[in-house]
Amino acid sequence: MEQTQQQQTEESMPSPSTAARHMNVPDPAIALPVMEDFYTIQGEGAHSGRAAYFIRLGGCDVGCHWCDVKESWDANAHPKQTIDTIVTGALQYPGRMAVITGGEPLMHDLTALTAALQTAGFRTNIETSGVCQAVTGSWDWICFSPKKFKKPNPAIFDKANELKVIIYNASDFAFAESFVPYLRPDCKLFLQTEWSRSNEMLPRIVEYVKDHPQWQISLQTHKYMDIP
Ligand SMILES: C[S@@+](CC[C@H](N)C(=O)[O-])C[C@H]1O[C@@H](n2cnc3c(N)ncnc32)[C@H](O)[C@@H]1O
Ligand SMILES: Nc1nc2[nH]cc(C(=O)O)c2c(=O)[nH]1
Ligand code: SF4
Ligand SMILES: [Mg+2]
Repeated sequence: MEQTQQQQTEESMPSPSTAARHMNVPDPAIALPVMEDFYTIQGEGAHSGRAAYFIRLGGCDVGCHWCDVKESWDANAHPKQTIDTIVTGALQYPGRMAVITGGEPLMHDLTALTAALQTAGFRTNIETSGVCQAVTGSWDWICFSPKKFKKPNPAIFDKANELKVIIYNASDFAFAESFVPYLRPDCKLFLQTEWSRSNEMLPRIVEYVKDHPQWQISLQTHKYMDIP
């Protein structure tokens, strides 16, 4: 059958996805399950108090019984959004710090999302348990929050900028210390009370930090401020 010149040109042109694969650039059409995204104040850890755009990805199999966002666990419950849509959403606000959280965000390959965010001018921060096949993505700040319920991949140890351990009971102090020898010397060390155990554990954290000043306290300040 005869083809017009326009048809031939269109058919021989690669789709954006094919082009991205061949040129080794991130494909903006890649999609990830997004539970929610919102502009707020980073409530925890080293960047506490700073404006940030949160991107909460669905999917987690770590199973912390005290997790404050269990609705995130089932990745299939959250519609996929393209990276283009996610970045366009983030660009609606003046802040240029993006926090990728979940769920467990490293269940997904975050190479393309972080590349797109950095190209758009964002700093890329992640909240992760470190439970993953591989630490994908290009990160400006990694907050590593290990859990007793599932071992982290040691690949995260020399990449973490911040260790943030949740204190649910007294044995969690030793659990927190067990990671320190494997981390970078400049990794910041935080202890954060599990929210429902604050009355009992916060006074113990205060005493612990006074005795072990290499540690700092992290509070979930957004919960006190009643913001997302
Ligand atoms: C919901 S998790 C998502 C990111 C990743 N799955 C992780 O656990 O690091 C975000 C942060 O909230 C902390 N977190 C979750 N539930 C909490 C609770 N009940 N009290 C205090 N911190 C909590 C986690 O330890 C983690 O540092
Ligand atoms: N404001 C605010 N700060 C946060 N820091 C870590 C959070 C998370 O759920 O990953 C979080 C969150 O959910 N809200
Ligand atoms: S690893 Fe994070 S998201 Fe997963 S259950 Fe634990 S606190 Fe919740
Ligand atoms: Mg939270």
